[in-house]
Amino acid sequence: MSDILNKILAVKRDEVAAALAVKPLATLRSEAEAQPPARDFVAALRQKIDSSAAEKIGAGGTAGDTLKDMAAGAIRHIAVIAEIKKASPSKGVIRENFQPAEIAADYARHGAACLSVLTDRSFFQGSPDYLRQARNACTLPVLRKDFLVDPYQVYEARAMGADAILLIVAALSLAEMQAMEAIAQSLGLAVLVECHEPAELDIALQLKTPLIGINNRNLHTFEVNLDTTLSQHQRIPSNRILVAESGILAPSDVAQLYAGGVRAFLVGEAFMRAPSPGAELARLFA
Ligand SMILES: O=P(O)(O)OC[C@@H](O)[C@@H](O)c1c[nH]c2ccccc12
Repeated sequence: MSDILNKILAVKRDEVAAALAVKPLATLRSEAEAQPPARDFVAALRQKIDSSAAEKIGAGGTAGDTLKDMAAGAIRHIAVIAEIKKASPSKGVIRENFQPAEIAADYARHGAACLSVLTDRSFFQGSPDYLRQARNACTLPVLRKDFLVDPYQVYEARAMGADAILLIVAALSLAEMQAMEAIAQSLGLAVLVECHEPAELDIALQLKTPLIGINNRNLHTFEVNLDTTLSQHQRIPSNRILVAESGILAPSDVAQLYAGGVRAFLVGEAFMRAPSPGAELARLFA
């Protein structure tokens, strides 16, 4: 099988070279630094995971509301990062009627903790404009979902309004990730570091970020297996947040991962194929 990840990374390097020729790093950096402050991605996740009856009352809810919520099963210690993705290299076009602002508002109404928006054009039919539209339509923190190969793209992420970036261990050296993490930190961006196999997790844990993603999809072959998360999750220290990524399609998948201790989930395709992505979020995590 041709290695899709390497193909994508080669295109990304070309994109960075082309972008640099149009906009020098210093200009981009000023744009990034001129943005209003980022929304707190990590806090948004923690708030959902830690939500409890007591905290809810403390936050201004009433005991009656809280009991009602509990009875309805609405108080669960789960944080969902809801993805906005038109297409993928493995599935082709996933959603024809693609309105990022509407989808973002729908996700927010149905309790998403954060958003993830694909900004890659060549393989996922994404766009920085989609990220801006989604973020303007709600108050949720937004992850720029793309393949970062160069510090330039970290500034680019903040300049387009992103609140978090993804660093993929399979795509970068530890030194590269540490450099990009430091820039992200200086800009107020959260970092989700994504790994797939145990050796990659060892590397991911050397970063400072609390957000450790385990991708159930192998980016070299596209094979998906939820055991990828379940078999590694006990290796994540309790001060980190494990995010289970990809291939979560049915309530039984959520139940299995939740029973295994997973509290944060990144879901795209299952939501994108539904008429109301937000309603599907509520259904999948009910
Ligand atoms: O659509 P899914 O199977 O629910 O997966 C979402 C997300 O995990 C997936 O889009 C993803 C995970 N890591 C990535 C890296 C790049 C692009 C996309 C991804």
